[in-house]
Amino acid sequence: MTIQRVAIIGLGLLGSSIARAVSQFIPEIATHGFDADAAVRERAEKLGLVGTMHETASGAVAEADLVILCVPVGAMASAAREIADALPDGAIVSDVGSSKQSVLDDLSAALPGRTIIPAHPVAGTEQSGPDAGFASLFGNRWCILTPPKDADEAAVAALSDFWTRLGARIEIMDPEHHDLVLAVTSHIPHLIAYTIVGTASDLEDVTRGEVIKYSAGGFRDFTRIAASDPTMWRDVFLHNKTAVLEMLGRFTEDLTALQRAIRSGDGETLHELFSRTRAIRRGIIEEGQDDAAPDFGRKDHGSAG
Ligand SMILES: NC(=O)c1ccc[n+]([C@@H]2O[C@H](COP(=O)([O-])OP(=O)(O)OC[C@H]3O[C@@H](n4cnc5c(N)ncnc54)[C@H](O)[C@@H]3O)[C@@H](O)[C@H]2O)c1
Ligand SMILES: O=C(O)C(=O)C[C@]1(C(=O)O)C=C[C@@H](O)C=C1
Repeated sequence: MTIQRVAIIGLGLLGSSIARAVSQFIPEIATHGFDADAAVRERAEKLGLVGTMHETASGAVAEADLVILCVPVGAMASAAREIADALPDGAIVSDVGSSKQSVLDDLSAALPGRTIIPAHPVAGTEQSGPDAGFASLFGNRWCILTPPKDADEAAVAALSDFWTRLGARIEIMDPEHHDLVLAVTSHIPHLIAYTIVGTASDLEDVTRGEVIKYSAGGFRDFTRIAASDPTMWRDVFLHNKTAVLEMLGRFTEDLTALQRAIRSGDGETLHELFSRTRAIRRGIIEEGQDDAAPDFGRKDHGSAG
């Protein structure tokens, strides 16, 4: 099947990046857009993000062969219900949500009998909104598809082709496995960043000014991550609860072991762990997954500005 018209629901960082990437890399595909926030619709119109802006979600999807829901994971169910009656037969419904099992469950409940293929482009920044997006966001990044077991193979192939043309590398995964992997590689790192920045700002003897003044190194990197969108991340933790709590249990045990090593002066344990983690970082760079790797001229969002 050939995708000719894509409807993008939600025109923030992810939705506006898809819109920009489609017009740059696959201009033959017509773009239709909608956002629940009137101010975002107005801004998207000014930026010329999509070929046609709509005042309703049902208007945006009415002629689409691919619909991509680019809303927080807690809003997937209501966004899906809004398009249910207007969705053309055979249209693929996908999304970009950061957790996948809850999205598959929500979309399947709201859109019974429809072609649902959830997806997660593992690419983003700490920014949000229609001005924050850019066409090269997905270049050389993974896009993980989590189709249901009985998914239409032609639809999976069409969606894979769409993301490949935006520059992404495709991986197919079971949604439960996705949620476990991303809990470790993305969700818990965000939780740690939110915690450490919150802890530092709560310390009575460290003024806010000092936190900013002395945050030149590692802490500065944490402040970038901790500046990420509160609504998006609240929803991720509430919708990937099981995997996050499981991984958080493992993490807490490891943290306690390190605490013990520091207290007892066990330098060998500390050195062994730090050597192992250094090798992992080097492996990531060799794999070409680091921000320094060439990737469609991606904007540098690697450090706090
Ligand atoms: N930010 C990232 O780094 C990143 C990366 C990959 C995936 N994601 C996922 O992408 C999705 C969107 O995130 P974002 O960073 O683009 O957020 P964003 O805040 O920049 O944009 C979300 C947009 O959705 C709109 N919206 C909310 N509910 C809606 C509804 N029912 N109908 C229509 N529009 C609605 C909001 O008005 C907003 O403009 C989330 O599910 C997030 O988990 C984010
Ligand atoms: O680089 C960042 O700022 C991100 O947080 C991007 C990031 C990630 O954790 O890697 C955040 C959430 C997404 O679902 C995918 C990508």
